[in-house]
Amino acid sequence: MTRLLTVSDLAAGYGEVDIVSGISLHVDALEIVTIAGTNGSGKSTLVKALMGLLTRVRGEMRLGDTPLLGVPAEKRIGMGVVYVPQVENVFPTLTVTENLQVVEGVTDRRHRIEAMFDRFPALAERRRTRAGALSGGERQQLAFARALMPAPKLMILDEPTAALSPALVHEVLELIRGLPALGVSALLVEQRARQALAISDRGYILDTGRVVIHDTAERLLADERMADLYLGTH
Ligand SMILES: Nc1ncnc2c1ncn2[C@@H]1O[C@H](COP(=O)(O)OP(=O)(O)OP(=O)(O)O)[C@@H](O)[C@H]1O
Repeated sequence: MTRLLTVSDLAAGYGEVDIVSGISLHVDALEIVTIAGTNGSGKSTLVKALMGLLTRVRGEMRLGDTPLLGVPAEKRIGMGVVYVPQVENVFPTLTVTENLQVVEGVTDRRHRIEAMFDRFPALAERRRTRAGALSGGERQQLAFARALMPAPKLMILDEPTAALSPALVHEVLELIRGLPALGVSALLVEQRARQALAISDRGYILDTGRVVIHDTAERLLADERMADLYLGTH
């Protein structure tokens, strides 16, 4: 198994305060990993730290053998780490094709756009449609296609199913489940922990800024006491 992302003893926060600390985790090539936890446990803070969006970060973070700490967010994309924001992940006034054309850090753009249309045939059919006029499912596909344009190794998703209808939640989880087949690993932070773990290989549970449990997704879902404590009802 090839180790892709390695995080060791990471602490991160805002101003003078650490929100998460002592965080050690990893993502292997072609793995799907979920970070779950109660409200306010520090999930979003951890994602921001991983994407280079916080100034208060200490510890170790590597992509393969390359240190990530101190590398600006936009440079991490070029290194193969992309981030899918929860909302505002497409430009509604641009067409589908234009949304793919404006992604930065892409080499061989025409070939990549055709690869995205091969992967998402519904988008190919609507390539001249403005993103704002797409169905919810098509818009999510476009957000994924945009994230896949730079041919990333790792996709980080911050609560990808928040604010979606139940039908769309299923569609988005299926898109994530399909990432390893495209050569991409996924690290997702999720409130819907049970559903996210159901498509994951492994999971980490955060509580008040620390990893309290990590295990295979299968064992986390099977542990009733832990599931009652941390996985909620979704
Ligand atoms: N910009 C900020 N400045 C200062 N403190 C912040 C900031 N953003 C979040 N926090 C604090 O960090 C703590 C953890 O928040 P965070 O959003 O990381 O948790 P979370 O697990 O993602 O929560 P949720 O599931 O509700 O989104 C909270 O106490 C919050 O008040």
